[in-house]
Amino acid sequence: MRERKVQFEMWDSDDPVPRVELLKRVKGCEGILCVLTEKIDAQLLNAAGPNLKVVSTMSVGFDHLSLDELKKRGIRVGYTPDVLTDCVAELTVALLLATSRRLIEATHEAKTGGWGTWRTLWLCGHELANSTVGILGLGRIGVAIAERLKPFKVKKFIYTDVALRPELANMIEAEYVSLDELAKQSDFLAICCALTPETYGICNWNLFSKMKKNAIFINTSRGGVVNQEDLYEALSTGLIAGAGLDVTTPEPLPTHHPLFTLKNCVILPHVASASYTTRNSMSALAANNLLAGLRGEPMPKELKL
Ligand SMILES: O=CC(=O)O
Repeated sequence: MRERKVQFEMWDSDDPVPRVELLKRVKGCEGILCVLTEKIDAQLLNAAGPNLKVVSTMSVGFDHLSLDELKKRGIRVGYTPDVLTDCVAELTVALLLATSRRLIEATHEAKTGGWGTWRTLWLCGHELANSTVGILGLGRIGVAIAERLKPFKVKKFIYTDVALRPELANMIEAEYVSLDELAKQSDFLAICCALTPETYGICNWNLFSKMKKNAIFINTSRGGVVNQEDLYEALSTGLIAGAGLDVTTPEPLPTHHPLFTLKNCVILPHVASASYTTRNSMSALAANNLLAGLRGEPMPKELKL
């Protein structure tokens, strides 16, 4: 194989490249490797110009990419599914338990003098044993979450999606239900769907008002699937018991945001895939996608446009 050298320019910082800077620097590039903070839209693609052949995102989510614009220009897209599934599922379980067993409140009480004598109902939460767990958007990550939750003696898994997912559902013996039934039956509801025009704001008052009072809502997908005003209302009025969010709108969520005032809302700064192993695998896969795209070869993980 003939060796070809790739010239690249790297934004050598953990902070996102400022938009104006990015627009300047992409000019004439054949490939772009980005993360989810970079909006790859018509403006950016125009700034890059006609040489651009491939965009490789170091993420499983691709709502920051204008797929129509990419497709129109014949630009190929790589992303990083699979390599982060275990890590995201693990964090989702951790967040679910932290929320349902009120761990953040409990450590705060212990540290700040709230810990008096042993009290019968103090800091009681909700347990997974005998519960029904609902999954909104059953993909690889939803299955991995259910596999990890099963040993906690969950009674039943249910899911909803735009279509039946028999192969994945069989792996975890999950039953397909409507969105209404998902809301009504779930003791724990894990949101695992991609953010698309169809799922934007799908977790709204209509959904929360059908949920159980003891329900725990967990979102590790994208903040845009949740109507945060409605979630605040549901949590602050006791319509549902708690929420654990790894993703919000916007990110970062301003520290004065009302959701931060609620004890029954645990908010993490979008860290579901943040393990050293997973981030290394994601960057290697993103780089290999990019190189394959530049060579005109099949990418290890290419998004079908
Ligand atoms: O949110 C993280 C990702 O999409 O990889």
